[in-house]
Amino acid sequence: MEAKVLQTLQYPTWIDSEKFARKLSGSVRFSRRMREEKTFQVLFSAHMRPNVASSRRSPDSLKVSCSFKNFPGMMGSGKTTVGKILSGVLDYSFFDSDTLIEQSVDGTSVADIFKLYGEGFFRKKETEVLQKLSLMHQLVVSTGGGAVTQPINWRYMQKGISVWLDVPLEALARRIAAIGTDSRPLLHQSDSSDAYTKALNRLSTLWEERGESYANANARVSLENIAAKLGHRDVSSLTPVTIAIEALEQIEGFLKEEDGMAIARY
Ligand SMILES: Nc1ncnc2c1ncn2[C@@H]1O[C@H](COP(=O)(O)OP(=O)(O)OP(=O)(O)O)[C@@H](O)[C@H]1O
Ligand SMILES: O=C(O)C1=C[C@@H](O)[C@@H](O)[C@H](O)C1
Repeated sequence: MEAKVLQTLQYPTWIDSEKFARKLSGSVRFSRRMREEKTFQVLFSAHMRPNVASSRRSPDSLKVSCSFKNFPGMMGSGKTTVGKILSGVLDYSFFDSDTLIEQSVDGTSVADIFKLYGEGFFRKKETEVLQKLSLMHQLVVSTGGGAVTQPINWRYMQKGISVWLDVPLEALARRIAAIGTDSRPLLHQSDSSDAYTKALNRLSTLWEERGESYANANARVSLENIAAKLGHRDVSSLTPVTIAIEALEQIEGFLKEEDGMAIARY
């Protein structure tokens, strides 16, 4: 399994794959129920519905090696980065809902869709894309940062397991200041402050509007909690692999809780 995990992982160049390999030794077991009923939706978003017909897996469980014992996202929180790692580990497909929206509008970029047709049009396309994804199997989806704001999207996201990648706004602002806001129209702002302050102000406003919506997710991966558990002073030293491992653990915790509740109902 470990060899397979490593083979299938597409690491960004800055991920230390050897370190990840060393950490892989325990196991996270996903139940039959999850395999059969759950699409794995994530706000960073894992949208995974294991394919029951798959001949590559044992019929009873999907095992993911993962031994890290210690341990819905905003723009720049790492949904794509972490989601790709998870899809590699699970051997699922990965989709980015923003990319699918761009494809559905003849390759028009998100920024241009906002400019040409407005946010309402973009949100309609986003819902259509999530609806289609919710019918698919074995996939991890990185949803757009604002997908959580539309109640109808939850109907589709709840077909699977949603995982909120919770990153402090200051860390998001640092990342966004480094990479720019060209592709993030809701962060465009024309005041004279520096890139970090601009990003932080805008993110804070968005957070006030939608922070509560992320809490609808089934599981939460908090970078602050991981850093505290690992004794790191701040979240910037956490690698995407560490975060992906925590995501698997949180997903496992959610599934165990669900199974416990199902048993209690009998
Ligand atoms: N754990 C991390 N530590 C430092 N930088 C990270 C981490 N995870 C992702 N990044 C960087 O942050 C930026 C945003 O990451 P990514 O595109 O994965 O986020 P996203 O949530 O999908 O963003 P968006 O919703 O805006 O498309 C990228 O430059 C990525 O390399
Ligand atoms: O937070 C948001 O509302 C957005 C996030 C991006 O992923 C894109 O979906 C778009 O830029 C809007």
